[in-house]
Amino acid sequence: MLKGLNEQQIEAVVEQGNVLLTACPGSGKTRALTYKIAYELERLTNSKKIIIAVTFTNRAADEIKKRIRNLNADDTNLWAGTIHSFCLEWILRPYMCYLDELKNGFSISDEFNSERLISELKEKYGLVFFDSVSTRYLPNGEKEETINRELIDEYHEILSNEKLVDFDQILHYSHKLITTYPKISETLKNMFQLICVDEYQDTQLLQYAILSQIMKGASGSCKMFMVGDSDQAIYGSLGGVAKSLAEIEKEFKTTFINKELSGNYRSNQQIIDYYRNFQTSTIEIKAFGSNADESAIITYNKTVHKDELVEYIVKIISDKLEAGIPEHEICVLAPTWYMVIPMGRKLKSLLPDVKFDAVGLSPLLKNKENVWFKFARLFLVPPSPNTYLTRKRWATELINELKDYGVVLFENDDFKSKTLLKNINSISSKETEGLNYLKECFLKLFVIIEVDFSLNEHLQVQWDFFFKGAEKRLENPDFDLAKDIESFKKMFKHEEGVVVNTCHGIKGAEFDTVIAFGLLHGKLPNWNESTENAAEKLLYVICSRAKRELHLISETGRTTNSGNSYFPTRQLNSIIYEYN
Ligand SMILES: Nc1ncnc2c1ncn2[C@@H]1O[C@H](COP(=O)(O)OP(=O)(O)OP(=O)(O)O)[C@@H](O)[C@H]1O
Repeated sequence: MLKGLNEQQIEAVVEQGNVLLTACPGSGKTRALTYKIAYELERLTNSKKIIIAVTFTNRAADEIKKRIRNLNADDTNLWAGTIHSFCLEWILRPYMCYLDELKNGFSISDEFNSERLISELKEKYGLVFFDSVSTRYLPNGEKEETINRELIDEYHEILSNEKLVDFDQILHYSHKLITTYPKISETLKNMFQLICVDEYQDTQLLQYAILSQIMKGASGSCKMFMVGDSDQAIYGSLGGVAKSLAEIEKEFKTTFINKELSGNYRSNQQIIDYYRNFQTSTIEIKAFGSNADESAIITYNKTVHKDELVEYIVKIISDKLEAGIPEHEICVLAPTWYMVIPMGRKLKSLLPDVKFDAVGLSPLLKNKENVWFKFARLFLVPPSPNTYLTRKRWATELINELKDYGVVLFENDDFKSKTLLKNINSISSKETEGLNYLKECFLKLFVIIEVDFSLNEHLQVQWDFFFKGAEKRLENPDFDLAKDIESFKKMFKHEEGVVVNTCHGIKGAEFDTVIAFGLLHGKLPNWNESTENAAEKLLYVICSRAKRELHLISETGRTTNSGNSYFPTRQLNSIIYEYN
């Protein structure tokens, strides 16, 4: 099984103590983490033990599950997801009855709703859009210091009145539960064989506290396997902290073995030497891959006007495709989603024959934490041999979640998920508008399964939020979203093609060619970014995604709301380099 690893990776994987694996970009940290999971899954002697993989995005969790299956490992005992999903699934939902704030049902306030609320409150309290307010909590249960405490208190009051819990509160209440009731940590520690954390450098204080609280449970022998690179810490403004080995040992009150990997399998040496200009440490990086000695193409354009930017990028993409580079090996990225979304739309219209995997605004917010979203995806993704396993997994997740709400489906049926899918597949609706279609399908399903969900507080609270939230989103004139059922269905079709995303969205990924635009001070880094070396770290992450080609762009013509021009990011502009 360990055939695809080098000596250093094997050493890290077979180590039976707690491991902190730190290494440069492209050195195979994620590969080592994936093999570690497969290795431990194979060695499990107790079928009740679970291996946890905490990833930064849902996309990364899906990728890990896919790679585990490619290694022919049985993933039945693997749970992979973000730290928020972890807290919801393992702490909040099973133990919500212990907290007054949650026991009468709650729904998750998604980013869209929370951002809207915060910006309304900023206006009310006379703050401007780039004033940063923190909604985070500290491990001691207090709210984090912020510029306007009254605003945050009112924000929390609104959430509470609407029975909503935001992402920071998911962490806060989880921490509260496991510190108030040590039995919970005991149970979890006993249940978990191993907890893996990818990209640990972006972990928040409260997240470390939750994981360490679980590890402090007296019984059980759960181990930690954390991988990351402090040079790639790009969530400082969102509270991410790259703790040192000593700090981690202090936090977890146990020893960790520090393992390192050297070399880079991804980029050629010229790309590496270029991005080391932004490195905040001094570690040497040697190219190990088959492309190590190839020459790179690195360009920097700071004269192209924003109105000519799309044509400029179209030309680079077309040239690469003509040279035989596959679509999915090309990536276009920018610092923020509001720069990336219009770019994706324009590229699609100018290159109609090219496939794109572009972030866009979907008609329904992908709020994976809402139970009705989970029903929606089962109705919107049609059954087929290709989707069978995924839909079956979704159905199992739903059945387990409903059990947490006191709704037990198909009590004496051994094939619960199959039965649920059969019922869902049997339902049809003539409604052409997405939301009406879903409402009708949900109601028909609950008639078939003979459950009156209106009597269940949890399901009812989440229903109200799901439909109210979706209506608000669809009615927002700025978004201009299509309401028809086909557009709803499209949001689940994963297109493989040229990737168009933000620099945060492509963390951990790699491409032959990376085209990065919007490299302007105020956008990269953002005006309100206060973390040290934020620009360097973002540039480091962006440039280290490329295997062979890098095109950097600080376009002209962009202005702030008050009409001032944006200028190239200083840390990039000041590099003296002989660009192609
Ligand atoms: N032992 C190895 N032999 C050959 N290729 C490898 C090996 N380890 C990793 N790779 C390849 O190197 C590339 C980078 O690996 P991976 O994504 O795991 O690196 P990483 O350290 O997690 O990078 P980053 O920090 O930039 O996300 C991948 O294409 C991976 O398949």
